[in-house]
Amino acid sequence: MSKRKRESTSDMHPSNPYSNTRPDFVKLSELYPTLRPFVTVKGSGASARGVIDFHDPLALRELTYCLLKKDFSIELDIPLDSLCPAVPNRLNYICWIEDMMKSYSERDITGIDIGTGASCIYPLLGCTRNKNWRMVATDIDDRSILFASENVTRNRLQERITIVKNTTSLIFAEELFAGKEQRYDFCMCNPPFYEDEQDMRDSLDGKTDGPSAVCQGTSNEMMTLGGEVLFVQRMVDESTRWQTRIRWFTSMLGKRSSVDRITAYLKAKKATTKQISNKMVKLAPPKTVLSFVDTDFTPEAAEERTKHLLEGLMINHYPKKADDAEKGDVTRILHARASRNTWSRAARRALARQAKSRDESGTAQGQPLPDATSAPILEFDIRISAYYAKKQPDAEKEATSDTTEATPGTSIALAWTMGQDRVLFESLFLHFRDSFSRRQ
Ligand SMILES: C[S@@+](CC[C@H](N)C(=O)[O-])C[C@H]1O[C@@H](n2cnc3c(N)ncnc32)[C@H](O)[C@@H]1O
Repeated sequence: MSKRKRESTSDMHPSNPYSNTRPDFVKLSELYPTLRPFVTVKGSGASARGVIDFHDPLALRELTYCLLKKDFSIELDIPLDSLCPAVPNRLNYICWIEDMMKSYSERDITGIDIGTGASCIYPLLGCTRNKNWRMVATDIDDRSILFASENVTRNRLQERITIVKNTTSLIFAEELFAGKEQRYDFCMCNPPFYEDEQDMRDSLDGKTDGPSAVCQGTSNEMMTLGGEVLFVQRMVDESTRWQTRIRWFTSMLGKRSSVDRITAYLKAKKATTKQISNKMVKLAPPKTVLSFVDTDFTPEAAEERTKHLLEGLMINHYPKKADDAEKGDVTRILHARASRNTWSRAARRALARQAKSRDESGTAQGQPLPDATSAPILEFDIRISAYYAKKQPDAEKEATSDTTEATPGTSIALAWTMGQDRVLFESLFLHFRDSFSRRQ
């Protein structure tokens, strides 16, 4: 769950190109004369900087057009009274989704954008940045559907982006799943924010320094019955039906209070909740890759050790090909499927009891062992790669030498690819990491 807000650059995803640098409006207007009328230079000499009036919808739209053109070669056309997407903010959400998709990057990725708007901003950014992505984008609004379709064609992405008008009262229209085999890796959504005009006025009035940018948008874009909370709750309710068809359900949220309400709702529904700690991470999806380094193992020995541990936990595993981005770094990848929790203390005690009674009676007792055909509760990749850890120089050497020694070792990363329960994945990781070095 990510939280939509006026983001300061420090709230941004580290790979968002706008995270450290704000666009230079003067330079941008030199490149694109259409922006010039909206840029005023304030100050002089070294402190001179270009400013734009964010309350002017024409200026905002032109800025969006220019940033998309310069940084992504995307050409956009949207009506002046429609929601104008702030590029750094929309890119942030795409960066988080890209993180979540890293585990599957060796194959084609398919996502859904619920409520794509006239701009179709998420599919355009997602598919431009990721050549292996395809997206299906929905909306309920005729004009948005028309503009979104034209924006897709304008950018020659019609082979990879499909626009679907949602004519149902559902959020996930059945049409999205018409093909029996149709599966999606993720869905994303920037829901209409407000319950009604009063809610919108209250929200804008509540900002002590006034809204930072003009809040342009048609009533469809800005308002929905029950506001963003009910919209996302409906997504949660409908998600149970499509849980085998969509791997990751995600949504943006505008108000801090909405994040708390949705988290409580998910907890009540016993869905996976994403508890995230510090300021920046608070806005991020959970980390899906956990790793450690072992300096005693070569990658080959680490692979053997991994297989041995997985077999001890009765977790099925298969070799997997590294994708282009990983080749060169990752030596080997195993894909693992756990059909039940065999690593908790209680489970290990039960297994030990079973093994003992098997030894004593010569027959198996208790719970049957999981087989490869049981539905998995957890799937993950294990990526094993060579790693050169810097050795701590001892104090005496440090004083006399400035050479740092590198110790060869192996990095072992577990990437969560499927499952409902994050705690289960984390507990497996901790058990695996600790057993790895215990040499049992
Ligand atoms: C806040 S706007 C987001 C537009 C765009 N994704 C963006 O981020 O700039 C919400 C969009 O959701 C659409 N919408 C509202 N209810 C919907 C539904 N049930 N299914 C699909 N889209 C819906 C609205 O028409 C609007 O375009």
